[in-house]
Amino acid sequence: MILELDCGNSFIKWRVIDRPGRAPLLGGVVDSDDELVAGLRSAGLLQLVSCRLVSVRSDAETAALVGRLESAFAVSVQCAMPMQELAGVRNGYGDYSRLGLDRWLALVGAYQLCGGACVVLDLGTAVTSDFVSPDGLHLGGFICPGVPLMRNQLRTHTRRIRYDDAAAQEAALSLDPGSSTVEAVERGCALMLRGFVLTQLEMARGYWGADFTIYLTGGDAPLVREILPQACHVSDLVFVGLAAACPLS
Ligand SMILES: Nc1ncnc2c1ncn2[C@@H]1O[C@H](COP(=O)(O)OP(=O)(O)O)[C@@H](O)[C@H]1O
Ligand SMILES: CC(C)(COP(=O)(O)O)[C@@H](O)C(=O)NCCC(=O)O
Ligand SMILES: [K+]
Repeated sequence: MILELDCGNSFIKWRVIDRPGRAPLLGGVVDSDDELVAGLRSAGLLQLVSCRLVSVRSDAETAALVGRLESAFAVSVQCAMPMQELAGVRNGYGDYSRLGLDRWLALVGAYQLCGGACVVLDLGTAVTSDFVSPDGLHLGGFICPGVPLMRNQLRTHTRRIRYDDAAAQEAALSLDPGSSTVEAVERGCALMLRGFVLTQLEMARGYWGADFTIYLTGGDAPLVREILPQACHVSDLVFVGLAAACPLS
């Protein structure tokens, strides 16, 4: 069995496959190394033959997690590394090593799936977009705060924006102008996200007309699914790229 991990800034996404290309046998989302190891132990994952991971965490945090996995499961862990080119895609950053590895693997995965021009929208802690041309050139992308970050910055840096999660959920049911603080903030952040996403769509149309695919991924992808009905929602897009970056020998 093969353990795959995507370590984002908020959560670690994990899954277990028995062979490359097969549907996952198990998977989950956890928010700490401890929870991950406990979850894997309780799932009875004792015969792991290999493990591959991608992390956008610090080198020290990533090394600590690798050490824990290697000692807990007697498995060697392969980590995705920055690359200038992979699976027909060329990294578009001036310094390729600075491009977030989750973004890189998601856009490589997207290009593998569609073999043509694409835009990848990853809605996690940060919201990112990346553009890949029909011949596999990464044109670059954008990074902005995800909705929880936007909301929490307002809560933290103002004195009178205070409300609880239950009120937030209710406020998000409409996008009419807010008539309370919670509605004004929740709907304002939702509209910022929509505006960003629709701008990406316009940009892609400017490059390629109608000839491109939009991929949506990340924990908050459902927030924009309705305004992007044509998008392909691939929650494991990073894992598609991870398989290319870390082939099993
Ligand atoms: N079951 C879930 N577990 C964790 N986060 C979730 C879940 N469902 C939706 N989310 C949302 O997903 C976001 C995190 O997305 P994710 O892609 O895991 O981020 P990152 O890669 O930055 O860790 C959170 O902001 C949260 O709003
Ligand atoms: C942009 C990101 C913070 C997104 O992280 P995530 O929301 O997936 O946790 C991450 O890809 C990152 O740290 N990138 C390095 C900077 C860059 O891509 O230019
Ligand atoms: K992201």
